[in-house]
Amino acid sequence: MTKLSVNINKIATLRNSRGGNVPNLLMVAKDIQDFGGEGITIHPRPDERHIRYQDAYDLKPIVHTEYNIEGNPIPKFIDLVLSVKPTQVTLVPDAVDAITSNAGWDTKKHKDFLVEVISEFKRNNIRTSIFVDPVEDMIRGAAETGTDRIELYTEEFALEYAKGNKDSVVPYTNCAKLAIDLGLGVNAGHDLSLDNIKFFKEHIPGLLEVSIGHALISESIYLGLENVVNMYLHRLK
Ligand SMILES: CC(=O)[C@@H](O)[C@H](O)COP(=O)(O)O
Ligand SMILES: NCC(=O)COP(=O)(O)O
Repeated sequence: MTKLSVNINKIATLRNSRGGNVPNLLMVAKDIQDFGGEGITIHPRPDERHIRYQDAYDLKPIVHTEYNIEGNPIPKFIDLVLSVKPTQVTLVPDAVDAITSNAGWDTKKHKDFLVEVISEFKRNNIRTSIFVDPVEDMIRGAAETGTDRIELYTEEFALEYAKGNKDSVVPYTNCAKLAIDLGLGVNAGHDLSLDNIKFFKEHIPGLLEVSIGHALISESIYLGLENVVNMYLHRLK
């Protein structure tokens, strides 16, 4: 079974654009779960341009499904996660000024750092996942960090699939198989959408979770949030 974790960064972006509390992030998180969403993902960035650090605390009592916090493990982020204690932390090596996440970890180069932060999160009973490109060497490196899971960075697949290049899923299939052989759980995310999710799911063995935000919220403008959540759940069956 593949869980749908809805990334609500874009709800916070909309809220922050007016400075008030519309839309209400906590209410949206509650409704997404009532509509069948199986998890809530947030990705606080250091400039707090969408999710604020305070949101991570405020969401804790609201999220009764799986709570996933993504981000670059700078000291402020590590402290936040250790204090909120979500179900899962997903480590992403994004630059402070990045518009969005744009690369996975070099799990060989950053092995010592990853081993250290991952062991700290695991000591606190927080499941760990690390964001990686679909490169087999990076998956082997991930297995050496002690992480529970990897999150396959799917932007390249989404771009190529939209152009009709269905073979773009092959490296993801191979990396998922390798990860499973090495004892890692497999998540995926970035630019997944109603158009590409069914095909992706069908080609990734053992896909445990997808986190989807940008497309899902954009699709909801036309189709409504409840419908869209259910359309994803249907495609992920
Ligand atoms: C880790 C990842 O894949 C990103 O999609 C991220 O969670 C989205 O962040 P932004 O909403 O800031 O683009
Ligand atoms: N981890 C990926 C995520 O949370 C959502 O990415 P996107 O759907 O906003 O591209």
